[in-house]
Amino acid sequence: MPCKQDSVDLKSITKTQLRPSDSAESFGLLISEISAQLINCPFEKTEQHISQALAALGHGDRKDRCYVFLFNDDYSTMSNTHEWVNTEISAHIDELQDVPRDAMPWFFDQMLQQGQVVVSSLSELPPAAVGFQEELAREHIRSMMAVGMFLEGQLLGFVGCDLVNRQVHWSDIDVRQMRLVADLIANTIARQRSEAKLRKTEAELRLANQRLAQLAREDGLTGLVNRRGLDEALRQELQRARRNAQRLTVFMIDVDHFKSFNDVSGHVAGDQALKAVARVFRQVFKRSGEVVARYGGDEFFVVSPQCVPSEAQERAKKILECVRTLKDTGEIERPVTVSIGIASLIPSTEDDVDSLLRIVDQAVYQAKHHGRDCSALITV
Ligand SMILES: Nc1nc2c(ncn2[C@@H]2O[C@H](COP(=O)(O)OP(=O)(O)OP(=O)(O)O)[C@@H](O)[C@H]2O)c(=O)[nH]1
Repeated sequence: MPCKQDSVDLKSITKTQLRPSDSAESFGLLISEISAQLINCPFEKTEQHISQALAALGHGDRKDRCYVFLFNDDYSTMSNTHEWVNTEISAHIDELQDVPRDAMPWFFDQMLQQGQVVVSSLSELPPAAVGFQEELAREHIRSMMAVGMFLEGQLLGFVGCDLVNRQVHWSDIDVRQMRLVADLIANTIARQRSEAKLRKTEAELRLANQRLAQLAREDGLTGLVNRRGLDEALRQELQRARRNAQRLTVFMIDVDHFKSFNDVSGHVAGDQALKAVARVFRQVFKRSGEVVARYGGDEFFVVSPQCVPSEAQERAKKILECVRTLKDTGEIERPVTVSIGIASLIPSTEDDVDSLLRIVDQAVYQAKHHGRDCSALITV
């Protein structure tokens, strides 16, 4: 392909008239080599294999430059995606990106209408191709051929070659042979595209599944882990604590007199209050491994591995303080308080999720009994 920004020192290249391919037999061998490069090449190596196939075409069929171009979706530009150049021939790939149609109108029209551009001699080009002819001449390209790559009838781009400072009369066989190479490369690109599409769909599905799994564990109102997620977390953390003989601390937090909050302020304001207290819990319990969950209604749980009792009480105090100030910060319309039960234990083989929940429920009951807006700790 001609390039508008380059010129080559071609003194060393002999100006002989060459037939690029010697025989059908040698081309047969060449095609086997190219097919071997392309058929079943792994997705990750497609680009490399197309380049190697062009190199095989260039060497085997004695070209000076072989290339692949792809059109954009509306055929307004084309880009050189792969290029092989012979020794002492300059590469053009970097300059031939997003080449607009109006830079090479005759070439674009010819390719879109005929599916190929075959130039054995510059003198045979029609007057309409004058710009194209000048570019070829400037690059010392005396013969060139570009053959369309079609997929299900749609033109993707083309495979082509240049002869620099030498000329050949392309025969029908030459064009057919180039078409074979174009078909092989087109099929490889199609395979790569459908594999890329498949991988993209797979990645989207994986993400959607992750999101679904996440949603199945998420409380719709507060965004905290829901009861199902809490059950899983409790089971896992209990097992881990038992295995490693480590402490496990569980907080149960219940909003005080929430029924009357709802009755006075309405359900919507009640929802706002639940969201606001959930935000407080999330801010206080954000160590790695801690799970903050809404069990249901106005009941929340926090699973906190390795939190020692004194620390647990400090953190409960912080929760109580922050919830008390929610009205002052304007996050809720009436003051609320919470009661906190804390169960902290190094679990034995007898302890299971139910017994743990019983202990923490007992602790909340104690906090409510002590007048609410306070915490109670049970250690085992
Ligand atoms: N706004 C709102 N209210 C809820 C939601 N889920 C449960 N509730 C209400 O939460 C209230 C819980 O009240 P109770 O369990 O009777 O306890 P309480 O009034 O908080 O009293 P104590 O726990 O004894 O302090 C009930 O009135 C439920 O209708 C919710 O998603 N949004």
